[in-house]
Amino acid sequence: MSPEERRTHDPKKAPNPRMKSTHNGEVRITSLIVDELAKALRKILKLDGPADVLMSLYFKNARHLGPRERTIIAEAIYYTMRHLSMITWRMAPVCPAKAPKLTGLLTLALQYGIDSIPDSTLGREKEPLKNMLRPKNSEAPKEIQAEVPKWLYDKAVVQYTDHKALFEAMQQSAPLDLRVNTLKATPDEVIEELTQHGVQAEKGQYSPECVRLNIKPALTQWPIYKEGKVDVQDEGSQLIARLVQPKRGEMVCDFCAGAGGKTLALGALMKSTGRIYAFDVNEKRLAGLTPRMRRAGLSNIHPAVIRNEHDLRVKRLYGKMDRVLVDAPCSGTGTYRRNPDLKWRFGEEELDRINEIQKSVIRSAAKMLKAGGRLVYATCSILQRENQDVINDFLAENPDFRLLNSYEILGKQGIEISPYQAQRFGDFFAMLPQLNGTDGFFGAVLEKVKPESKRKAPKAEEDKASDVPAIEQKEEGQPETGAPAEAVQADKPSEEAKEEVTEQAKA
Ligand SMILES: C[S@@+](CC[C@H](N)C(=O)[O-])C[C@H]1O[C@@H](n2cnc3c(N)ncnc32)[C@H](O)[C@@H]1O
Repeated sequence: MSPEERRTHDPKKAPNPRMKSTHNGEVRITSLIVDELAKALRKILKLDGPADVLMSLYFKNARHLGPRERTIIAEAIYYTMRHLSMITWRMAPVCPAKAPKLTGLLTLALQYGIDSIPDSTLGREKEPLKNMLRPKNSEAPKEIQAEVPKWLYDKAVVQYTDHKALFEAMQQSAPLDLRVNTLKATPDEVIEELTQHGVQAEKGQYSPECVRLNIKPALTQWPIYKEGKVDVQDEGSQLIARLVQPKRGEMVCDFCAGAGGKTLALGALMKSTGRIYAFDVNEKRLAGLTPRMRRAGLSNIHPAVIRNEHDLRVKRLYGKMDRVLVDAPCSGTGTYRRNPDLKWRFGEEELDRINEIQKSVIRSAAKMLKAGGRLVYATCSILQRENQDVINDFLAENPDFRLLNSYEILGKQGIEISPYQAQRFGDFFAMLPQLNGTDGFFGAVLEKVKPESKRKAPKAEEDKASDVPAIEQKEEGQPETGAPAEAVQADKPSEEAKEEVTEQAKA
């Protein structure tokens, strides 16, 4: 760990598991590390709760561990989750959940080599472990190499010609993306402040508000965070707010606001004017929004818990909104870089259930729009079924809506995405880890056609009048840019725990 990283990392807390490995292969694995890793895996491999929550709980009760041990254990846990298919294949017929110590040893041997583990620690496991390490990864079936469940593998292979690159990108850890709150700071000021603390940061490639870090400092302890100058949000997620493109003084509804990642971005784009209704069915999750909006200095957000998409609060607002964002509950398949355990915790049966919710939520949310208003449907799923299929069904049922070109909308704000994506995904917005280095996000921008303008060419008038600042003040006459994609978002497994996982992913 460099002096800079040490300065930004709080060793009393659970180590940030996504930080870059700093061991350069020179790791000495002690029996304490192996035993403690086994203890943590015994709980986490049950897959009955989000790995990061279970890991934090474990570290809270492991005060005897020093920062070095904590970091090695945290990295090993994340490695296990990212490579659980391959680990299971190597251990067969032994099941990892039933043999956490062996799983821990195999993980550490895969990470650092078997020679980093002393014989005294390996004990009787040495020979079985050597046998497990013998096969090459390339000998494993393709879906094992892909490190996704079989149901997802089958769907992704059909949907993506570049599925190999997609699977590889989904196995990597993600960088830390910050969204700069432009009411309080500029990206340049944030980068300067981070640099002064020895943290390397650079501007994002697409979002004008994005600053990207390749290490994960304990940011929440920093003034820059406490003062509301930044919040944590994947660059792809930041662009969803740009698709909504709210203007000052408008009436906006963030229908599935969760803890408000996108609500805050919308509030800042509106310069804290107008009114944003932040709805969600999950009271606990929505409660997270209030401190965040205070920190951000936003006074235009009104959080409200709803019972479901047919709640009276929703019905009262029918026909009143200029913009509605449906950041739908989804499978979270676009966020596996950040939540690798989610892939083993979300099953195909959940997809059916969530898909019904997605269709019902968009139907109800659409009724809140004024004529001429804009509906953005978004997910962090890579699956067509949760994305394009939902929109195509909706458009078939609702001829008074038309699909706008996402890339043109972004282009008019100075946000250029490769024309290749427009060719590939048409009007749909898609960000993918293998193409864009972001999580997988999907977006569709729909306009509720004014009665007299039905069937006219889809020229988005409000784009011209928008108050949303374009990159470097570019507003009109932007170069033609990108186009949509195939990515998707996910959410709402039945139990709270599954929801938590997806929520973290999307935020
Ligand atoms: C993907 S998350 C939202 C993430 C959030 N927009 C953000 O950017 O941080 C989806 C949210 O939809 C909520 N949800 C699920 N069913 C819903 C419904 N019927 N109506 C409104 N919200 C719902 C979930 O509780 C969850 O918070």
